Amino acid sequence: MNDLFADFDDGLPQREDLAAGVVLLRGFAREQTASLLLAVAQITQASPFRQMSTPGGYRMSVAMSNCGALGWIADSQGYRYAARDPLNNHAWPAMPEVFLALARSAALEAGFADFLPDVCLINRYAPGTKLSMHQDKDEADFSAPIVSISLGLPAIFLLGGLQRNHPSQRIGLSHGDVLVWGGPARLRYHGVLALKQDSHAELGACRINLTFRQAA
Ligand SMILES: O=C(O)CCC(=O)C(=O)O
Ligand SMILES: [Fe+2]
Repeated sequence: MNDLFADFDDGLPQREDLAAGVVLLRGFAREQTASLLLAVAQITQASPFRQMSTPGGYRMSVAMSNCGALGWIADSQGYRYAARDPLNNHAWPAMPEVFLALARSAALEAGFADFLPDVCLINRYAPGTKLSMHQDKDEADFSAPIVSISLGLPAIFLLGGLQRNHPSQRIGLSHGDVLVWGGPARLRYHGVLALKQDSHAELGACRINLTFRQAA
């Protein structure tokens, strides 16, 4: 049967196939948002949010932390994955079971079996903060998808093409939505428009995004 007629929730189909290899699972994380946010608070006690600097010396407006065996970092040396948090030289906090289980089930629901993420990048956006168009290409191979969970304030996600100058599609992402892209879409450019000034009931003037990847 057509997916449009399956899994209705609040009148919206839960699964939307947006493009080849791109699936939006609306509200997929809705039941777990409180557990996810509690885990984020614990992780960021050990490895606090920080604004990293790009190799070009520009300070990113998005504040970041990580959990898992590896963490994504940016500094004057470039962009890469590291096993230790450069702020304290400790291993990144372990990936909580609730993160892993949700990321794996979202990937499976989107058609990607056997997803085993070794990193979760945690991004924090304030109103006015944006993420410029980029590709996720610091991973060792691109066969695994990317699973991205949105929490807090809504945002407009820009889904571009495989080349920077291709036009992009706008996708509204809200609290509890999960976006998965992989396969032919794995290297599509993407970004996030500047957040509107607003306040979310659970998170206040803030959006948190969890990006799961298989990096090693
Ligand atoms: O915040 C988002 O929705 C996207 C995050 C992202 O693209 C990244 O962390 O590489
Ligand atoms: Fe990205």
